[in-house]
Amino acid sequence: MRKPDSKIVLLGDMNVGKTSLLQRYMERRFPDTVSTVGGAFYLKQWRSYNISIWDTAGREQFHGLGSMYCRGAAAIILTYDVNHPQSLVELEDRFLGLTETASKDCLFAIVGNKVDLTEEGPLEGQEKGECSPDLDGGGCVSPRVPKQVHLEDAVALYKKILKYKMLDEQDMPAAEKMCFETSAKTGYNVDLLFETLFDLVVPMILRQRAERPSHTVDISSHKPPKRTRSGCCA
Ligand SMILES: Nc1nc2c(ncn2[C@@H]2O[C@H](COP(=O)(O)OP(=O)(O)OP(=O)(O)O)[C@@H](O)[C@H]2O)c(=O)[nH]1
Ligand SMILES: [Mg+2]
Repeated sequence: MRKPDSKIVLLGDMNVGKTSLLQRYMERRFPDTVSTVGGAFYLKQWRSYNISIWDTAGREQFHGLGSMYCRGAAAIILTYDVNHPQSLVELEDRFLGLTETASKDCLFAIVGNKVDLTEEGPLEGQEKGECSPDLDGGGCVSPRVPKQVHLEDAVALYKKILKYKMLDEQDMPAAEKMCFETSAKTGYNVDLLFETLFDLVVPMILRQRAERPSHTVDISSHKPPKRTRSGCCA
């Protein structure tokens, strides 16, 4: 297996839908999930680059592993559930600290998942993505409730993160581009989320390659050392 050119990590509280988002994107379905233990990754080829996407466990007991998974990450997807305000609070309180090990120019996306359960969520048929009753198990119809966390709250968190990381807003993608509302169940905005990040990560790969010292030796310009006679009889 080729070494990945870049790494993206999903972080967020348990049950927000990290595994479901990744499976929706990679496998185009919404299967039943079990709470993640440790972490797992998929390898995605995007143009000629290999990008690893890491799914992590949101359960408190695995918290210590988070910063290990974030090591060297080019982008981090901070995921919350639009119906659970505490899951947004946890991103700042519990997960942001894990991103210290990420790449210095790491990108952040803030993702509010399960928008299909809200009154404001797009109606079926308006959504970009599949909604297959066969694979959902429960069909597409869910009782809809008012949304508990609004996109502006995610935008505010994004701006706060840039400040906390001492990143200049001018140098980073705009909050409106990096805050998403998604549904892993219907597929709404899931491709947009991952593919926006892939497109942003590619220039980072190219930049890293250009900065990396070359290990190749140009043999045409390599002069052998002058031979000097030495030894006891010289
Ligand atoms: N209605 C709805 N349910 C979802 C959505 N995404 C995930 N779920 C459900 O939410 C539950 C948790 O989803 P997971 O993907 O396992 O959550 P997770 O964030 O990976 O959780 P941990 O692995 O414990 O950290 C499952 O029952 C999913 O079917 C969504 O977009 N809409
Ligand atoms: Mg999971």
